[in-house]
Amino acid sequence: MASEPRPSDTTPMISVAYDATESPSAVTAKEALKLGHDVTLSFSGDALIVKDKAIAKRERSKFCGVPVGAAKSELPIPFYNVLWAEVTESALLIDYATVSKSHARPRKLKYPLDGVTLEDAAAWIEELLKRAYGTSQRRKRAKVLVNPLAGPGGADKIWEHTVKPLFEAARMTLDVSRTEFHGEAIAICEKLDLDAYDVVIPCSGDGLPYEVFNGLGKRPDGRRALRQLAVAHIPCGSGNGLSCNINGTYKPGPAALAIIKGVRTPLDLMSVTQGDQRMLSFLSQSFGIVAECDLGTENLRWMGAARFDIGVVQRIFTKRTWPCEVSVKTVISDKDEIKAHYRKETNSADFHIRREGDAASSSSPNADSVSSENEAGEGLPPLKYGSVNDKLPADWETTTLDDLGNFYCGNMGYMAPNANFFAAALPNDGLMDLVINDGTISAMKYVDLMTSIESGHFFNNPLISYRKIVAYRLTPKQKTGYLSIDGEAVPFEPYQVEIHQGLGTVLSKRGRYEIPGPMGWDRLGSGVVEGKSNGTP
Ligand SMILES: Nc1ncnc2c1ncn2[C@@H]1O[C@H](COP(=O)(O)OP(=O)(O)OP(=O)(O)O)[C@@H](O)[C@H]1O
Repeated sequence: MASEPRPSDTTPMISVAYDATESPSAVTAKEALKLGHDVTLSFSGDALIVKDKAIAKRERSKFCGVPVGAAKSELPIPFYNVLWAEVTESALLIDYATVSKSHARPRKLKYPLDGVTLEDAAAWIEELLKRAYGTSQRRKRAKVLVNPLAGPGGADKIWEHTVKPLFEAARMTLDVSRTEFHGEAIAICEKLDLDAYDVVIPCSGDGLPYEVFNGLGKRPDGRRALRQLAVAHIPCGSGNGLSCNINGTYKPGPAALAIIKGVRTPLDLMSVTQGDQRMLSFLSQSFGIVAECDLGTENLRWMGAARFDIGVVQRIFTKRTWPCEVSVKTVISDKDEIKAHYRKETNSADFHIRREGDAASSSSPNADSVSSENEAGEGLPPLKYGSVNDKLPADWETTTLDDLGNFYCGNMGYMAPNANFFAAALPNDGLMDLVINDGTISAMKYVDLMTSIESGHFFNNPLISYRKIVAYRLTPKQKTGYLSIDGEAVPFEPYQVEIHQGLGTVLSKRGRYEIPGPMGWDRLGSGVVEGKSNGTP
């Protein structure tokens, strides 16, 4: 009787052979390997099927450590979870991840290559890797930046125990720096050898990605740097907006897998001018209740993401308002038209596979600001509307808002887990999403409004105005307060923002944001659709 194959590093007795009825090349074409009597590796749908009782038993579902359900004879491994495959020491080695909503852990299969030629094994591996990676680059070369002080702490451990093992299993090249002071990531990215890396990966909150974009943008070849080097994100902070949007998760393990399989995606970036400074913003700018809750709750940092919710409730009941003057260049102000824009962009044939260089294919009204190949190699694009120190363009609409509660401009949907403030945000439509609400609404209605963010009804709530814009200027009327750019505090002074379509590049899970869109966007007539999931990552 044949011995039962056991796929461990220490099992030398496994023989690998093709089905006797097939020639090796025919089997290769059918993408199936029969290994000894009891093991077959084949492709089916979107998974690698490992027919091997020992492995299926090892990976059986467990509840409190006790196996549940009937024992299975095969293990399906989604191609998305396959990290690498190679022949090493005359054995076929497959690295994959076991994945749940909150975890991803590396695993290995190893079968001796007895009876299979190296050529046949290589062809089969190539087919597996093609299915596992699709258009995503294999073996990405990464500059990793770990902020040991991010969020509630723990970035070092997350990197060492959760992320690094997955990246190593995917055979990525890793160059790791631990940031030691505020602003260090800017300096690192200013000097980075662009040709030595494919991606910069901050293990942090949203503060380090902000520094990465700004470091790349400060270079004399800023445009090329922002185009060539993708930015990814391992969530280690308390907000982790970037990871929620591009990885679809705020959990480090699944985020690492999203990066391994991530595709280059052009990202709109915003120029913010204030005083004589110009900086890049990738996420949002806020003034009013959100800025106060983000920056005025540093004392509650130990609470993680909950500090934001506590801050909101505290401020709603004090009925504070933040008077200011705003001047805006609006492109779309009607919510139904915004849904139609979202629908058009989302349904465009290439939406799911939009890649680097494709931003210009967008039908955006602001498409003329796309950075072109000719411009690559130069510094940041010129400011189309001047800076905060220039005269306001004549076609901007200026309003005084004495009772403002919240002025929030975003480039991505999620600002934090469960906080999809900008439901209609798109990665490269060349437009910013602007949300404004009054601060004098009743506390009950305010609580209702803020809780509607999580339920997905925020966009449709008549208490907020939601616009697609290309530029604005905000001038606070009070002397002190908080202004937040991507969650970082900036001086409480007038500032001006404009968007640059597709100036940056990120690695995203599917070439799009992992957000559900404004409720009802996928229905003709664009009415409110009750009970639809908000798709919280
Ligand atoms: N070793 C360090 N000591 C002090 N500051 C640091 C260090 N490393 C990075 N920083 C700074 O920490 C700031 C915040 O970074 P990051 O976004 O990673 O965490 P966070 O702000 O705590 O995240 P969140 O706001 O989501 O909780 C950045 O401005 C960065 O410059």
